[in-house]
Amino acid sequence: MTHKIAVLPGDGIGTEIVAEAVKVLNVLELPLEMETAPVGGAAYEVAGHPLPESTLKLAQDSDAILFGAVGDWKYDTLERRLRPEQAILGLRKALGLFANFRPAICYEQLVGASSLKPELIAGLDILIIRELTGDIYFGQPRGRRVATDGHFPGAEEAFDTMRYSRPEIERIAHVAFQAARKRSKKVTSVDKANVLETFQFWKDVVTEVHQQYPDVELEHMYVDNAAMQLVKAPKKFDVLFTGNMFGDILSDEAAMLTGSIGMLPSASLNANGQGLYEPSHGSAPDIAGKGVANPLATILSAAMMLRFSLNQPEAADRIESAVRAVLAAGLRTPDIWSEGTTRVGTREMGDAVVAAITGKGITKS
Ligand SMILES: NC(=O)c1ccc[n+]([C@@H]2O[C@H](COP(=O)([O-])OP(=O)(O)OC[C@H]3O[C@@H](n4cnc5c(N)ncnc54)[C@H](O)[C@@H]3O)[C@@H](O)[C@H]2O)c1
Ligand SMILES: CC(C)[C@H](C(=O)O)[C@@H](O)C(=O)O
Ligand SMILES: [Mg+2]
Repeated sequence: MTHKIAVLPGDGIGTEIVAEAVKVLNVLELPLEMETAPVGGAAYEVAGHPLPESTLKLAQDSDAILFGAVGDWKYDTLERRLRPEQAILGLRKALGLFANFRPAICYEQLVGASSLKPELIAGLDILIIRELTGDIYFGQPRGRRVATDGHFPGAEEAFDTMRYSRPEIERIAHVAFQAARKRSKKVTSVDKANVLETFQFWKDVVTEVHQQYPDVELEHMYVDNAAMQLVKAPKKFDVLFTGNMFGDILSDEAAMLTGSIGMLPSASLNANGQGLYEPSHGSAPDIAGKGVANPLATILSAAMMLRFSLNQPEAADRIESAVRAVLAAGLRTPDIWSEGTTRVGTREMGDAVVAAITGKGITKS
């Protein structure tokens, strides 16, 4: 059966890193039909909207979506609905991609690339599960107005709404407990129940759902403490599960435990197993076009796509083994480079993964 993949490279380094992931997928010679469409700022330029109807339809009609990144500072003054970031938010919402998996794994060879002490991160393998379609990201109402109360009545103010419904919390809690069953059966639910009603409710509902998973250990932790514990003793976590905004922040923090944000892949799934696969990082305008971005998070996201949406676990294993092999061979993009290793660019890194898959040998240039 041929699988249809929507390839949405987006902006900045998005095009560079997705090209490498596509190269890696092509070499596997699987029955994949890949179709590319513009998204983000690139789509705004050609179609006047960051998520044109045709791109959304392609995504909806595909078995999986391979996404690069969107955004550029030059669009920051556009009205919000036209900003590139609305494309990824719109896709998550339209496709119901509520379950976001961000595995933070510290590959043995990159222990020295992290800003943390090697002993804190050696062997690290944690899974962040982030709720992706609720919370303050999507809560209504939001906007700007003149305050009628508060500290400065009559002053201009802006507001967003943090909200979660019971079913939204229940379904992501099930995802977290079920994921934990396949790992070390430990979930840390991260909240801010000491201050926010939304997250007291989160904690209450998670505790209720937990009754159905007596074999899984549940711990609750406040988000400020979790941010601290992630750098103090990250290996104490196994499945770290939280809401949309806390998950956004904590996953970037966790990325540095792996050596670089360029190493953190992600999968965003809906209730039908359809998924969007993207690196956890953004379009990195500061390095875009220079050929130095690390493509491994995107290549590893393609492996997650093969495993989660396309039922091709062996092909996923081949990609992940190839990534380990190129790291073992000492190849490093600048973000993970350290003394004694070989600095390569985006394309050379992709070529090396391809070479490791085909068994042609990894060449250092
Ligand atoms: N899902 C997405 O599309 C997504 C995610 C995050 C940010 N963004 C957008 O990206 C733009 C830039 O945001 P930002 O700078 O805050 O975050 P960013 O993740 O793009 O970059 C943060 C830092 O990490 C570096 N970096 C990121 N990915 C890298 C890689 N693969 N290899 C090497 N270095 C890498 C960048 O050079 C930069 O110094 C903004 O418009 C933001 O909204 C998009
Ligand atoms: C670009 C932005 C909307 C997005 C988010 O905040 O979810 C990004 O930071 C991410 O982590 O995927
Ligand atoms: Mg983010």
